[in-house]
Amino acid sequence: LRFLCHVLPINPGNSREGTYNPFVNYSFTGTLRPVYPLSPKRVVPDHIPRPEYAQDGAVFRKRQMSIIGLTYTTRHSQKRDEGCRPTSQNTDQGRAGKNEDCMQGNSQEESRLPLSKRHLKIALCLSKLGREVLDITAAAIRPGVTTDELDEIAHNACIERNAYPSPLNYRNFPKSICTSVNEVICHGIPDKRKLREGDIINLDISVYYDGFHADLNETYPVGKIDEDSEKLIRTTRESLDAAIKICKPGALFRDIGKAIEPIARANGCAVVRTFTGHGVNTLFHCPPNIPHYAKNKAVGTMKPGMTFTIEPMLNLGNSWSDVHWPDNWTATTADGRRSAQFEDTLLITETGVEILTASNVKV
Ligand SMILES: COc1cccc(Cn2ccc3cc(C(=O)NO)cnc32)c1
Ligand SMILES: [Co+2]
Ligand SMILES: [Co+2]
Ligand SMILES: [Co+2]
Repeated sequence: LRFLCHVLPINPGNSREGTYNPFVNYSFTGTLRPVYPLSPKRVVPDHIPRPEYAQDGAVFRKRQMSIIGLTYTTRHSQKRDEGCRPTSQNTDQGRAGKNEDCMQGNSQEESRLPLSKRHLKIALCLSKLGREVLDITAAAIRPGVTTDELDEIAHNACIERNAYPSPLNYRNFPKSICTSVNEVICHGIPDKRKLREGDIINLDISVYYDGFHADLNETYPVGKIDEDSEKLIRTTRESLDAAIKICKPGALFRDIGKAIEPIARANGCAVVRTFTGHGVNTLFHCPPNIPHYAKNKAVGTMKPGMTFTIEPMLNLGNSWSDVHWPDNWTATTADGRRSAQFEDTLLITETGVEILTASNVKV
């Protein structure tokens, strides 16, 4: 994801100095409106290991060490259980010895860990956990539910699994998941808006457990939706599937967009360019940057042991442009038309690709 170097986000609508509303005089591109005040910041119990930014929000700090040389401090409380469902006594006090930064590094090595058997097991287990949290939260989607209630469900599902919700406090993000409704492309903030019949909503879930992150998202209908929205969701899903199909050792990151864009255009959709897929492992975001549009300049080839996301965002129509709300987080389409996204965390194996965050529900 290419970070826009924002000033720290304004406290949306409920700053300490009374109610400051950053949306005064803002001209929205679509019909969606934020509904404030946001609920109080959610707490993660102390016993749950958390990324370094959980305290002070990841700011743009200098890269402290190469990830290959990363000192990874864990204190094994006891032998890890075989299952994927961690219980509190098995939890490692894992914490990477480096901070997130704005991905200034351009080494392709960053996203490639020598995935030891243990690391691979963590990645597999953690990704299943992330999928569980997404499915549990998605099951609560219906008209009348607020996005803040979905945030609470996801937050609680994370801590019940001894996982930290990666977005919470990441670059000072105020909530535990991103909920992106209708014309919101990504990074929507859960608030008090009730979902309506006919909306579409993307739930973007990222979890941190035992020193690693996993990141996935899906876009869902709220009740009955119109044909254009059905086509948008179907096309976005199809474009991610096509991109995953080309992943294997030696494949070029720059070819991902070649798989995605033709499918988008053939179905009257445009590929968002501002936000990319990214390396994910002990860091929530690290190289490679993976554009979803064709004819891009992405560097690097896929190698066994690399873990990264592909997360295409498609807009209905022919405009790929995005504009940010003055909350400094929410990205919406410039023309107010709807946008959809799907994301998986992938592992390049010796022979191909493993979809770590795959759903086991075959549709
Ligand atoms: C500073 O600039 C920004 C702008 C928006 C958001 C954020 C921080 N952030 C918070 C949640 C989140 C999720 C992803 C993600 O990869 N989803 O697939 C990326 N960034 C995220 C920072
Ligand atoms: Co994203
Ligand atoms: Co995500
Ligand atoms: Co992501």
